[in-house]
Amino acid sequence: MARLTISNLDKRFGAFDILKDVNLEIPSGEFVVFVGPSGCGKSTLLRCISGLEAVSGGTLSIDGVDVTKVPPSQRGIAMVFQSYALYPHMSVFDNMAYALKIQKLGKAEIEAKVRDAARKLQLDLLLDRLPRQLSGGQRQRVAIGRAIVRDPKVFLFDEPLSNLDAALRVQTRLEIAALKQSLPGTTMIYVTHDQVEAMTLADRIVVLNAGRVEQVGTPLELYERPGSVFVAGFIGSPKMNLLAGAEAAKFGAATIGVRPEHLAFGQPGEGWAGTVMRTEHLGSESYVYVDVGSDEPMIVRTPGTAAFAQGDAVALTADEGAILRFDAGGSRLA
Ligand SMILES: Nc1ncnc2c1ncn2[C@@H]1O[C@H](COP(=O)(O)OP(=O)(O)OP(=O)(O)O)[C@@H](O)[C@H]1O
Repeated sequence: MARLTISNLDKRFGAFDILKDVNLEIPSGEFVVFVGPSGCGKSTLLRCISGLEAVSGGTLSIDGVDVTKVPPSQRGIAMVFQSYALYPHMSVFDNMAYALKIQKLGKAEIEAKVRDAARKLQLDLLLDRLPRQLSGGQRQRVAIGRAIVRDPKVFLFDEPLSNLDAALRVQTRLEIAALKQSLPGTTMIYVTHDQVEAMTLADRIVVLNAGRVEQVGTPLELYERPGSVFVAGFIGSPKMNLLAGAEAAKFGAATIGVRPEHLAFGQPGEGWAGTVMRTEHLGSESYVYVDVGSDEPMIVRTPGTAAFAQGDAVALTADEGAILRFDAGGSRLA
């Protein structure tokens, strides 16, 4: 069991403030996903938690014990990287056993721990292979296995699936979800760019914006009730349609937002008048891009195969309840 508390954490690289006053309380056993634009500090925060990076200010504690100055190997934290970082000349078994041998555990105990982790990750039949004889997904499972055998209190994942192709990503994502079930009480922190991974794996998502925590909430809270324009525009794919200026002023807001699936095609004269720019067919649904005279086209997500041609005049409507309103500072209005 491990409760992680991050208090007033700052991180500077030279003159650059990378993380600014980060405060987070992660209860034992929670699966937390960090998301945010490239360069916002997700990996740096993960590396500070692991101890690979020293903090510039603030504290980190695990179960109430300050670990800010504790070396990485003694924090009870394991990290899985995008690049796997396996030892190429060692078998799967030896890769997984390595940290336990360093800890001078007995042979029988090492064997039991490695076999147990291998079973959880369906690596039982691959223990004699070398990393180069494995697929990308299998290598990533070995990297996860190597972390599991150490019984970490906190598990850190830095974009673990980003080197895998689409099908393997889905499969490995499901395996990580199963792993979460099989290791109750293990706190997991996961960095990703992938909206689906964030929405499906997270108990809570932390949205970072330029080194600060912008919002923390369950995936559906962030999707349905984003606290700011930033979160509204970041969570969800295709992204939320945002309109400023006169269109927003009609609703008493500086900016309004409406999700692509909440837009519908109405009768001429209703809602927003626009022109179809292009349509993307995904098979089960279509994305229709409509120029309504704002900076960016509005995207309509509609089931099935939408039969529009470029240049078609359309009217877009949305239920008033589906329109989110934001003030001039970007905060959501009630
Ligand atoms: N060792 C370092 N020295 C100087 N600057 C660094 C160092 N490591 C990271 N940075 C800077 O810190 C900022 C945050 O980097 P970080 O890798 O944490 O972002 P990220 O959110 O994980 O980005 P991405 O999504 O692209 O992986 C970036 O501007 C980066 O250039």
